[in-house]
Amino acid sequence: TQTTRPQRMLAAVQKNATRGDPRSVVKAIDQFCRQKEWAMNVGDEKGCILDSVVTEVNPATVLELGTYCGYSTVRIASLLPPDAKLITLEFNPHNAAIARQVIAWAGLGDKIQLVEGASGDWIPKMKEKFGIETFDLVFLDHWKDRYLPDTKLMEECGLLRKGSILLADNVISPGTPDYLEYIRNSPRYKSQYFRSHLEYTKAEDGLEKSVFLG
Ligand SMILES: CNc1ncnc2c1ncn2[C@@H]1O[C@H](/C=C/CNC(=O)c2cc(-c3ccc(F)cc3)cc(O)c2O)[C@@H](O)[C@H]1O
Ligand SMILES: [Mg+2]
Repeated sequence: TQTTRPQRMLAAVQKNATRGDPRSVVKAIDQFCRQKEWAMNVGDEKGCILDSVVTEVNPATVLELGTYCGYSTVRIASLLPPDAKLITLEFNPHNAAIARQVIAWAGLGDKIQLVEGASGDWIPKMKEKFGIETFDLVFLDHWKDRYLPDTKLMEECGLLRKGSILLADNVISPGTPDYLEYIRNSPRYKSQYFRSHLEYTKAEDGLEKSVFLG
């Protein structure tokens, strides 16, 4: 029977990456996407920008919206300090199942909590379910028309503190116009655009980094 792209991506990780070595998992996925099949991981070029932001913020608490196969989850978690926690939300059960195996292969299971469910349902439960006060870093990479409503929801739920960083993928391709308009014009954020390319292509894309001012 026919396999899915996430299943083929996981097979490439299990074939080419070393268990317990997150960077080899990242490399194996990037190689798969460049040589075999394109997939919507943040990728190696934007991934370097992501790495530099994670390293700069050195977050104790991270929220990722849209796990997909766990590429950016592994990339972020591999750079976190010892007691840091990364919560990643994924509502597609098949993608979640693949991501769990990618995360396990990387040996990062104790740093990452993958929650199978929708951001809209789980953002309001972060405090009661996970004892999270606020997030130091949020990586937005789920449905592009959900970036803005979920950002407003995080504000309303008090999950952002003065200095919290939002990092949004795909603000050019596919694009998140309503989010960009809001975040760049709101007096509550200071934003910066990091120009790059759509993963594994020459098309323009970039990451928008925004600091919540409280
Ligand atoms: C709405 N709340 C949600 N809560 C939990 N998980 C959610 C979710 N929305 C979506 N998801 C999950 O995130 C993932 C979705 C990601 C959406 N990403 C994109 O559409 C995307 C698309 C492109 C893309 C760019 C150009 C192009 F020609 C074709 C595709 C590039 C990217 O980097 C992307 O991130 C899936 O695994 C989905 O099940
Ligand atoms: Mg993306």
